[in-house]
Amino acid sequence: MSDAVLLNHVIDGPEDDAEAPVLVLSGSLGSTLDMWRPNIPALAERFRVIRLDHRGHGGSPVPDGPYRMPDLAGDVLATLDSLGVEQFDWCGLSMGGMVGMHLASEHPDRVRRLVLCCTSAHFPDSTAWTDRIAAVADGGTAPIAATVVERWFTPEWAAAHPEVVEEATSMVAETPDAGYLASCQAIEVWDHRDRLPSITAPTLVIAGAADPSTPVEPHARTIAEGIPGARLEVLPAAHLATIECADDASRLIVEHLAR
Ligand SMILES: O=C(O)CCC(=O)CC(=O)O
Repeated sequence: MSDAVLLNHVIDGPEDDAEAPVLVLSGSLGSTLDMWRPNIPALAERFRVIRLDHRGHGGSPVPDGPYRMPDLAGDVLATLDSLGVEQFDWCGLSMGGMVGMHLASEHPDRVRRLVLCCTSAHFPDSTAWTDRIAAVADGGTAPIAATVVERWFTPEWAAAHPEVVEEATSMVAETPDAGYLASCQAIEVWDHRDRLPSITAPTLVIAGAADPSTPVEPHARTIAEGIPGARLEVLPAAHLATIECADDASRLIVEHLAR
């Protein structure tokens, strides 16, 4: 495990966690904390929302890789400790969901409730990651950005929202090459299937019916069946379901966390 770094973050909603519970938002590989912008109005009404850039992403430091999921989780805890936050709800998408699963199983005293969006406990085809790592080592994130974003939104939604697609493509292309590559190495070896039964935080799993990156079968189903009492909701979206179905995703998140 490498040393923890303090993460770039933005806080929305009430300033004081005595006024509202803390909800931490954590995004996908190649994203920044801006990916949560469509959800902030609904979430910040009820929660003190802390959104983070993971190491190697956005405005956070880029330590040398390879990274492992416990490294990313250690950064989160160090950052929340520096803010005086002890307990929190977690909503993470894809890589952010993986960090959330790790936190919930290994630090159950810190995580109150969990929302896991479009994520996976394990990718059976590690060659896809080996190939992506080789492509980024070769040419950086810019040449792969458009192909990555094709998996983020359904074609119909993308055609109707070209400005979102353009912004998302820039977000991936501007992710530091070394940070993206080292994060792929964390996902390449990620296998949390055996730890799912130990998660005690009440969990909502949100999946995209048209997600080519983490399809419902087997990814969301494995998580929902592995975590005791977890509930699965499927939205008509691709990988970034929290953007494509922002209103429904925000509603599901609020309903689950407010229970
Ligand atoms: O989105 C993530 O955090 C990991 C899965 C992934 O890389 C999605 C994709 O680019 O296909």
